Amino acid sequence: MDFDSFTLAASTADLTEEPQARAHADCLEFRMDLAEDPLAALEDYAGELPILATNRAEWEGGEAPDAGRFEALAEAARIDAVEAIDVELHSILEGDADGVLAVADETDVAVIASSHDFEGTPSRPELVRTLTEAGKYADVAKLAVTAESKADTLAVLSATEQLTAHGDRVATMAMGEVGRHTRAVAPIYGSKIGYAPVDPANATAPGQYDLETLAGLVARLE
Ligand SMILES: O=C1C[C@@](O)(C(=O)O)C[C@@H](O)[C@@H]1O
Repeated sequence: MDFDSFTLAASTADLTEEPQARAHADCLEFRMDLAEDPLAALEDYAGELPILATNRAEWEGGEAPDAGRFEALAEAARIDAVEAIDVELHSILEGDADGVLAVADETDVAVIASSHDFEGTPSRPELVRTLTEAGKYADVAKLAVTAESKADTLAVLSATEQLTAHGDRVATMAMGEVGRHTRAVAPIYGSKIGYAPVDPANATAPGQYDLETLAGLVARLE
C-alpha cells in the first residue's frame, strides 16, 4: 500500500470478517489491541485484503497496555499480509517506537504516524504542526480530533488541504457527531485514509459511518 490515492480501511478486531469488507474496502485495519490473540489471527489470515495493523495504546484511546505493545506490532510487521502499521506520534517522539520502525523499514511496511485528540480540536496552526511533525517520521501523517463546532471541522479540512498542497501524505478526520461529515469530505481535500467498521455495532471511534455508507459517500463525492 502506497497511500498515493484514497484508501478505505475497514476496521475490525476479527480478521474472519474480511469477506464482508472486500466489496467496499481497500484494506483491513486490524485493531490488534481489541483482538483476543492477534498474532495467531494474523498467522491464520487467508483473506485477500492487505492489512494495516494497529496496536493502539490505552493512553491514546485503545486497549493495549504498553508492555509488549511494540514487540507484538513488530511481529505483525513481519507477516506478509501486513503492508502497513500505525504508530502513535507520541511514541515516535519519545523514542519508544525505534525498534518497530526499524522492522517496518526492513520489511518494507508503510508507517502511519498517528495522533488522536478525544477532547477537542487544537488550533489550526497546531494541527498543521502536528501533521508536519508526524510526516517527518512516516509515510502518512494521521490526525483524528474531536470537533465541537463547524469551525473545528473547517480547521481540520483546511490543514488537510495545506499539507496536501505541500506534497505531504496525510489522513485526517474529525471524530464525533459534529465532525462526522469530514469522514466523507476530507478525501476531497487530500486525506488518504478513511476508517469505517465492518460491523457497525463495533465502531472503533465516535462518529464513524458504516463501511458501505462511507464507501458510497466518498465515491459519489469524488
Ligand atoms: O486512528 C484511527 C482512526 C479512527 O480513530 C477514526 O476516527 O476513524 C479509528 C481507529 O480505528 C483508527 O485507528
